[in-house]
Amino acid sequence: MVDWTEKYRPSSLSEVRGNNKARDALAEWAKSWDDHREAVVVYGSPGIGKTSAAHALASDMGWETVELNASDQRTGDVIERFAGRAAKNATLSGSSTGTSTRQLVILDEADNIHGNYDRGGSSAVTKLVKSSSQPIVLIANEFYDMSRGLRNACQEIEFRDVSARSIVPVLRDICRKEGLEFESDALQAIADMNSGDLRSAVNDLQAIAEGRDKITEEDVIMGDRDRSVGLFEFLDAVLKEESAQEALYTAYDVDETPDDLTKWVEDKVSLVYEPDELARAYEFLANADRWLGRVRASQNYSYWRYATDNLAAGVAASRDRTRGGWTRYGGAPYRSTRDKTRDTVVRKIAEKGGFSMSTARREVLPYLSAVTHHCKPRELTVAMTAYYDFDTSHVSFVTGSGETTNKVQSIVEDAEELREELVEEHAGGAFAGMEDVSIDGENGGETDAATDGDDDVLNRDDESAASDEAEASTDDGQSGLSDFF
Ligand SMILES: Nc1ncnc2c1ncn2[C@@H]1O[C@H](COP(=O)(O)OP(=O)(O)OP(=O)(O)O)[C@@H](O)[C@H]1O
Repeated sequence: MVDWTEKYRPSSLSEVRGNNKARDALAEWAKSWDDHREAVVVYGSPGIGKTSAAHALASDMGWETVELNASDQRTGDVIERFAGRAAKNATLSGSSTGTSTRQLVILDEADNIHGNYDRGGSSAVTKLVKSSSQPIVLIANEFYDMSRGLRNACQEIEFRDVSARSIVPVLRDICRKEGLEFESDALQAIADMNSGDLRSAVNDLQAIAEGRDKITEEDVIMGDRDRSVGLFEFLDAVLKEESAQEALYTAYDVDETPDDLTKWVEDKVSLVYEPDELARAYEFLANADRWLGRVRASQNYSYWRYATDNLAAGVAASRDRTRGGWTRYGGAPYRSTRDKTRDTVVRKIAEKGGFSMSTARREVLPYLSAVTHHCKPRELTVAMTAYYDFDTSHVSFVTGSGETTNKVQSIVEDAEELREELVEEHAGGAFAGMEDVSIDGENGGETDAATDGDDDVLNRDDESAASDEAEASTDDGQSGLSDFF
């Protein structure tokens, strides 16, 4: 299934609809960047084309792009590396100001830099924004959720919700390109239903069009079906049976909040999926979690639909095949104990790797879960357990294996031995250094790595990690998880 929002993402600023003034201001900012050298914040609701506009701008200007998450602590290093590369390119081309050598840095989630482990993150980004040798576009939903220092350091451009009047022609174009007949009222109804959010309008159009040559107003209205679905039926739909699109519809029919649905899917997915599928699914669950975080922070419940997209359609799309049979899903996720365990696990990962809590939770933990699924390979699971000093509940949580099984108990015992061996080996003070070891070529924190179950990231050598400039990997040359083998 090709996602139409990707397929029809604007490739030039002229294709970005409904925000002409903002669009022109952005083009002007880029053209005059050499004169002012300021970063710009592009802010507004989700799904109205902010990120697309930034990419389209780069394409219009002939600039490369690098997209990073502002709340990620390693962002600064990555930007500096890109900046260095750009400067080098400029020297090679004999031009120090040539616009073709620019790299547009797109910093997503600029309004989301907070949390204990991100303390100071905002001032770090502010510093970066002030000193960067490359143009930076910060993307935010809420301008005033950004620190004052950061706001003051940037120019600002507001993107407004896209009016239904501007949404209809986008939908019409897509229908024509897809060879899909339509009633004008159907497109109008979709535009009206999505109040300003062009991305969700395109998503709805694609969902309604599936399996049809023509869409009518009735199809759109009937799309809002009134059917109640039980949780196990929903889990079967997402984890075993239905296409991404159908799973999404089913999710809409369950009488539970996306928060609860995410917990259920997160809790049960490892009972059904193979490691590769699991790695992909966890990435979507991490996205769902991110949207739920935004709902909590902003109380804007319109973000729920993006959580649902991820937890239902995304997780279903992560499957390699459909499955039949009956699965013993067990009871409701034990949130209180599980949450506590998860928090401890995440904290250990964050402390060890020097990540923010959110990076540890969204990116490193899913990756570890995928590579040690059901404690396989065992050696790696022991190494992980030793490295993070996990106990049986932690190992059970990360690997999806039962806490009281002999397997988990013996892994924790072996890990204990491994740690002791290492203490002996490093006797004479070296053990102190182990306290702040980090994973070599810290790819565990990268979304890319998290999806790539085949890549033996934990063993990657420094050189390959360092040469991969598109990744936010940092290597401080210290010992790491691979030392535990
Ligand atoms: N103004 C627009 N013009 C054309 N297409 C748009 C526009 N806004 C959104 N879209 C469609 O929606 C998709 C998502 O848009 P985009 O990611 O740029 O939104 P955003 O405002 O950056 O959202 P978020 O805050 O969630 O990152 C695009 O790929 C495109 O298909």
